[in-house]
Amino acid sequence: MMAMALHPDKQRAGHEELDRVLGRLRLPVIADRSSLPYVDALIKETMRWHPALPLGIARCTAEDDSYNGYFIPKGTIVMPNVWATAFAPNNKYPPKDFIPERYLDTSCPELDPSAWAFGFGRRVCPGKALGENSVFILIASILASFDIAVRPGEILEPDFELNLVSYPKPFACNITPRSPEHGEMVASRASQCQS
Ligand code: HEM
Repeated sequence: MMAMALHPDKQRAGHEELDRVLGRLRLPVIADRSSLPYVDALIKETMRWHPALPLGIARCTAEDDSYNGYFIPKGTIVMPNVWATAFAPNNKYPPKDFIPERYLDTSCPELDPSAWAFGFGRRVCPGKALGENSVFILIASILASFDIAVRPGEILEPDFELNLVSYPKPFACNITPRSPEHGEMVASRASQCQS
């Protein structure tokens, strides 16, 4: 929501792709994901631009180990620096900027956040597939149905909680159906969920 309010041009590109692929009045399903490369890039960029778990989950080595020439004794607390991975220097696309196009540019390959946003090794998130599909359906459905905008006359400054899990502090924005028909589509889907 925050990224879309701050970047109306990226939101517009997402709207255009959704309208072209789905038609103007259909909500997306999981199977649409491979036909929506720009929306997919938007989701990846959202995960990269502000990682939800910037220092992953701390783990402790069960045995002595070594990595890249470093000795790591048994009992060492290891914290994956996900933030540093997300903000790795990039000559073409500044890491701090919200630029979904970085994931569509084959001349400058960017690591897919699904390689690092869900943890690592044997304790990698077991809900990864469910999480990715849920995030896709949520973001694509909201984007297909609504315009998200900074309130007129206001300035939206991104501000995040910085705990184990990092997420935006409460902020105001306008969320309006893209047309009366889009509003009816959402209301109709909501009534199906209640029955
Ligand atoms: C976008 C959504 C999600 C993200 C970004 C995410 C991220 C993570 C991360 C970073 C870890 C730590 C892995 C490690 O220590 O290396 C983790 C662990 C875990 N996640 Fe998720 N997760 C998501 C969704 C889910 C869902 C939907 C479920 C369950 C249905 C789930 C269940 C778990 C469990 C049980 C663990 C602990 C695994 C263990 O310690 O062995 N997660 N997740």
